[in-house]
Amino acid sequence: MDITVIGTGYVGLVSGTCFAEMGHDVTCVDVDEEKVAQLSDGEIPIYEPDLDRYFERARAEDRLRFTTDLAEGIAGSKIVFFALPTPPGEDGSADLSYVLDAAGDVADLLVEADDPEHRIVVNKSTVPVGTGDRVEEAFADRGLDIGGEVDVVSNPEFLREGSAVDDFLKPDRVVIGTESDRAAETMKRLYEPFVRQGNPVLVVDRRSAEMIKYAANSLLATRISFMNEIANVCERVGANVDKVRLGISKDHRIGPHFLYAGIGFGGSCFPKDVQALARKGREKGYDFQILDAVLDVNDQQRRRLAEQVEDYFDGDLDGRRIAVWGLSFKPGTDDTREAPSHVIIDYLLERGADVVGYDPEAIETTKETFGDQIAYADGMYEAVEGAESLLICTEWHEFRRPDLGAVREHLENPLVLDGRNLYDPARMAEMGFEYHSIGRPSYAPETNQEAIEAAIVENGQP
Ligand SMILES: NC(=O)C1=CN([C@@H]2O[C@H](COP(=O)(O)OP(=O)(O)OC[C@H]3O[C@@H](n4cnc5c(N)ncnc54)[C@H](O)[C@@H]3O)[C@@H](O)[C@H]2O)C=CC1
Ligand SMILES: O=C(O)[C@H]1O[C@H](OP(=O)(O)OP(=O)(O)OC[C@H]2O[C@@H](n3ccc(=O)[nH]c3=O)[C@H](O)[C@@H]2O)[C@H](O)[C@@H](O)[C@@H]1O
Repeated sequence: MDITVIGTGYVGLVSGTCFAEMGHDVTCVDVDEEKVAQLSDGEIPIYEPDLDRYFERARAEDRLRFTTDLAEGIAGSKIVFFALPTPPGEDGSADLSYVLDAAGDVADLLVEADDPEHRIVVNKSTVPVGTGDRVEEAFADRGLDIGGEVDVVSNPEFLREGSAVDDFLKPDRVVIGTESDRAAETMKRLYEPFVRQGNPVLVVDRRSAEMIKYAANSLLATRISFMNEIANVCERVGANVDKVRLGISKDHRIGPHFLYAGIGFGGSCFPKDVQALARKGREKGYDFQILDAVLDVNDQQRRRLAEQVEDYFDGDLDGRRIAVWGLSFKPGTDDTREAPSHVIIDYLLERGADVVGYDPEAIETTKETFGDQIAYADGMYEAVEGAESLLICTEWHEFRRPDLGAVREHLENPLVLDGRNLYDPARMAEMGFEYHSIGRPSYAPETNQEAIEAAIVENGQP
């Protein structure tokens, strides 16, 4: 089948590549000329594990092409996907201009082409309920026959960055929102190879499909904020949130996922989608109180490490060198949109700290935000050299088992604030660190130099 994907970001590029992997002819359209030139040259502009393998194969077999020309992109295409940005507008509601403008442009081209072929226009962007109706209007207003020439379908995407390819190839479920049997059949055929293990393809009405996406993201974000509050109470009552998590996760009604306390959720989606759903509720006269709290808790949690380090130094961060490990909003991606690390860095810079950041993949994307306002280290140990504190913001694998003996020696002051609960607090204290994590007890650091050295020599790791 000939498929067009408009927008080649995290969702568009992964979707296009995976459809090509399943044997379809895919053309990806983007307005960003530099990106299209890069992709046409075989270069992937984002870091996403496994994407290169499928991308290279699809290109070698000429099933994946890139263009900035929308007319060329949609010519002969049976299905046109929108994978366009829907960023938050001033008031928190989703900015639909990218999607609606593209719908108008595609509709104009279809009118011009005057081709009787039936097309399916599929919205993969996360959009508020009712957006599908507005997209449909763009086609109907130009005289196109809805149901005859064009069907507008909602097909929300649930992939996670860092495991996007795997999530796309093996989705828990596929949601198709349409009232058209013909469109539903084509969409089911398209997704058949992705659900061989029996995961469901759910066909629902378009509005429900749009709502499913917001409900899923908002519930996941709620779990995270809830666990962060549990962690904050654990600290005050002397309980350990990691043990609490294990204890509740064994209840099959709760399950083990999305219960990790930390420094709040980031990324391009949870913050914006929770906000957009709360906003939509208000617009319809409904005050979605839980979601307001989810966002408030998250704002507070994302500032936490910065406030802690400020308290430690009695409010004086001026000129202090602070190391930050982990700049992306989660491991496995170079994406720094809404990353907790960036909220923390902003806070530290405002108070005059000298920040040095390290991340295995997200240095370049961080430079786009902070430029030379902070220093960038080539390695994790270089980052801590001479620093008065280490803040851990992302749980990349390489941070899980570092040589803590080396960290201890490099740090000028042994303060480690761990936003991802990577190490054993008791062992860290034994190694002479002043170590604080999220929702777990802290121990006074061992001050006996001999004991510290013995602990370091013993294993170098907690
Ligand atoms: N990033 C993620 O993990 C997920 C994102 N989503 C949703 O998917 C949508 C896209 O998200 P991302 O891929 O992260 O966005 P992105 O910002 O990474 O990519 C969007 C792309 O669209 C291009 N673009 C903008 N206007 C265009 C136009 N008129 N014609 C062609 N291309 C145009 C941009 O140049 C960019 O390459 C959003 O609604 C998001 O909420 C859904 C699931 C997962
Ligand atoms: O709509 C989207 O864009 C996507 O948003 C999330 O995916 P993503 O943001 O890529 O990554 P997640 O793994 O969900 O992590 C989001 C944030 O929550 C944090 N998190 C996650 C899980 C957890 O237990 N605790 C926690 O703090 C992560 O550190 C990260 O900052 C959803 O998981 C996807 O299903 C959805 O498609």
